Amino acid sequence: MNVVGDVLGAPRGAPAVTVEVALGDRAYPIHIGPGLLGRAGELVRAALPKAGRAFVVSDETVAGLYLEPLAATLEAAGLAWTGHIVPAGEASKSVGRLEALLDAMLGFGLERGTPVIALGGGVVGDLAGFAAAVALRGVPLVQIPTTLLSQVDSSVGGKTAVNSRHGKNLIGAFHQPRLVLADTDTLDSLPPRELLAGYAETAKYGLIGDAGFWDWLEANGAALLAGDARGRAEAIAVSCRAKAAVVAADEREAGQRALLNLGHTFGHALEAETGYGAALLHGEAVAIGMVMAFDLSHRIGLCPGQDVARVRRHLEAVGLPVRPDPARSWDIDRLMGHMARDKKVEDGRVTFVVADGIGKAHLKRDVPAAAVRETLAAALS
Ligand SMILES: NC(=O)c1ccc[n+]([C@@H]2O[C@H](COP(=O)([O-])OP(=O)(O)OC[C@H]3O[C@@H](n4cnc5c(N)ncnc54)[C@H](O)[C@@H]3O)[C@@H](O)[C@H]2O)c1
Ligand SMILES: O=C(O)C(=O)C[C@@H](O)[C@H](O)[C@H](O)COP(=O)(O)O
Ligand SMILES: [Zn+2]
Repeated sequence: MNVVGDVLGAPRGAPAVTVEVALGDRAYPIHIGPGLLGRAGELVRAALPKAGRAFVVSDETVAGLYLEPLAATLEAAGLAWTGHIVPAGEASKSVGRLEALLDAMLGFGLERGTPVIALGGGVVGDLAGFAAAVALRGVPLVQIPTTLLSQVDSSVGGKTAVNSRHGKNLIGAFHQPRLVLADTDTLDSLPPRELLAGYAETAKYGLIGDAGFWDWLEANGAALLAGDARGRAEAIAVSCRAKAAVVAADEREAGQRALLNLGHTFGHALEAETGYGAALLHGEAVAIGMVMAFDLSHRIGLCPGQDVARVRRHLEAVGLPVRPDPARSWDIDRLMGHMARDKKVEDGRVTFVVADGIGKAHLKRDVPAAAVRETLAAALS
């Protein structure tokens, strides 16, 4: 298991753990730990010594909680700043919001060296990240993730995007941050449902390639969700190490990075059907999608049934949904239609992330459509 001794062994209130994303001259640190928001100004200055100003993007909820402390530390470090606030929620990952954001950035007089600081969850990170990728053909990006999901996943690796009516994240760019600050204290204000959604993406790393981490989550996940700060820092560090290694090896998803998409082909189809809203959060869709991916793997003779049961049991036990809401009406043809627009489609065929068991995920082309339909039908029955 990849669990980090430096978190486990450290005394309470220990300083941040740093995980490096090894991308040569674009390498960057992910600092993880309590109290980091209060050090943001100093750390942004250290990462971007020439910056004199910063453009902060946040959402209404997060800005109400954390914009003031961020502003104070930026000002103390001599950084002038302005803010742009979007409504909370997935609907802000839209071309309309992007246009308004770019307009505000250019109106601010953004220069090539002016960092965009994304303060919030994955929605703010993806939207602000994409704006940073295209404004002036690219300005520096700093991610200050405030949800579990964004601390374990979306703030790392450089995928940025907005949604299109044709599908999820279809308009975007790869644009790596220069610095990630995951202040674990910010998770204390996160609603339990959002914490759980982030737990799904955390559990993903165990299912993909680290059976020991999955075992650890089975033993410690409930405590982590209930508020165990050390457990959270532990899980975030393990997740970031796993993601950093994948991204360093395959930054632009030529191959193995697609493993990070475990459960997403199903999950994105469910999100599209529910209109990218509060009815189904991204992490919830991923939880259901991972159970479906394991079930599919079993149906095509790869994964033992007991591993499928184990995945379903643990995700359900912590409180995540493991099947699409039976109160809604779902249409298998429509779901198959969404899946056909997945970014992993090649020559009209979807490459699926499947698994030989827990911690043994791999990519598979030519999965029979009948098995995919059977998986959907079983989940919807
Ligand atoms: N780029 C990537 O690699 C990547 C990876 C995974 C997910 N994503 C994307 O991330 C998005 C989901 O991100 P998310 O789950 O963080 O959702 P989110 O950004 O919508 O945040 C969830 C909710 O929590 C609120 N919130 C955020 N931080 C808070 C805090 N500390 N205290 C109280 N409330 C807080 C937000 O206002 C929002 O209402 C999806 O669009 C998904 O596609 C991207
Ligand atoms: O970083 C990656 O690579 C991922 O696939 C992480 C996913 O959790 C994330 O939801 C990502 O935005 C999905 O990307 P997409 O290319 O399938 O839109
Ligand atoms: Zn995801």
